[in-house]
Amino acid sequence: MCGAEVKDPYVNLCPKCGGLLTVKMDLSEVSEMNPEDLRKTQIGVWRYAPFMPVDPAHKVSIQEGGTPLYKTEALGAEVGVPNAYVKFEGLNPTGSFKDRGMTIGVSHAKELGAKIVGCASTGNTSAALSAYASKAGMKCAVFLPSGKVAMGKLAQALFFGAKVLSVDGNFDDALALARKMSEEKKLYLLNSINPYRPEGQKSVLFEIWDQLGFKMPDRVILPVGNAANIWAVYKACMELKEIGWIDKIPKLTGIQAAGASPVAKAFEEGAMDFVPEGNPETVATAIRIGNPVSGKKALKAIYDTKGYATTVTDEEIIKAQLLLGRKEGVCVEPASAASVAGLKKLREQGVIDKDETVACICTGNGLKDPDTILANVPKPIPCQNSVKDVERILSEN
Ligand SMILES: Cc1ncc(COP(=O)(O)O)c(C=O)c1O
Ligand SMILES: N[C@@H](CCOP(=O)(O)O)C(=O)O
Repeated sequence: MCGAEVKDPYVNLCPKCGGLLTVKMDLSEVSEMNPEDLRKTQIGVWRYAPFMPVDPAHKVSIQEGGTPLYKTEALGAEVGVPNAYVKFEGLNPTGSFKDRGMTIGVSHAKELGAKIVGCASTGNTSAALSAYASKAGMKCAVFLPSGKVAMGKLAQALFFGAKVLSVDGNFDDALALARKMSEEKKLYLLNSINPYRPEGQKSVLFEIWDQLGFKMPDRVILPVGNAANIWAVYKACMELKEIGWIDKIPKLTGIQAAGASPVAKAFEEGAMDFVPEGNPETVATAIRIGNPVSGKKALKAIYDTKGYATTVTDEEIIKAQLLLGRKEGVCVEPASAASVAGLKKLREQGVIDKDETVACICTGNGLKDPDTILANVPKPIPCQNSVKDVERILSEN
């Protein structure tokens, strides 16, 4: 963040320092308001419009945000953190937090008069962009790593009518291709490298604070892949602090899968930047990312808030996913379960205190990846068409 100003909307990196761009919000108007004033509008991303850099006149919305913040008592008892909450982002219109970024990103694209939008994706970003592009009447191209996208997410992009390009390579390769197209101005890129996307994603933190009665939790835990979401949450905290609405900043805690963990490794080494990983691998396909675009910003968010970063294994992820299902009736995708796996691990290690109030952001819906669920639950039980056979089955453990 060297302070240079960039006007060309197709430029996503600073021509002066090469860093990612950030939207500098003018918060003078909102600083005249009270938090209660926000509640005159329905909960959701657009409740926080004064913190968003888009004129609501250009709004492209499918009623994103306003997701539940569950007090997860059974889960909390299991992991030894009684004040554990789950913010269930799987209940967004396309089933993930990406809708928060896309309502702002696509509204901005509309403001600019963009005709073709595009993104690279591990699945959720493409599902969200395809839906919002369809709502906005824009052409959409999504670049997906061939054979590496969960079935539900692939179905969504195809269903919403995007041009789905199956790219030979991993997510990082697909993103490089999408960026090339954007640099040549052949499409308007809506990956989180576009600074308008994290602006919408700030809203998840505003909602947590709002749902806790305008109070901040001690800690927010979230899975980290391309790393923009943790940055967005950090930016939201900083903006609330800037206008004097909060004093306390939650400790931002990023969880990565052990097989795709450049940010967590950098944190363990106390480094300010990360080393990209060539062959990321994890069951949590959404965070199978070796060269996170916002990795450096994520590290800043973690260090500045006295937060933490760690890794969890695929086994821990699947266990946490099942725990949420069996204790709380919440079905999240593997990447989202990483936050709960991280809560459990960090409590066991004593990094998280039992008295902390912790909000785990569970970023996406489990139904997006039914294959992983079916691989980890028992098979249906064959049953004869008789009461006796049902009784036999129910009497078994
Ligand atoms: C379900 C899910 N969780 C977590 C992430 C990680 O978010 P970020 O890339 O902003 O770190 C993603 C996508 O990257 C995702 O799709
Ligand atoms: N998990 C993401 C990866 C793309 O990240 P983004 O931050 O550029 O949206 C996805 O769902 O595709």
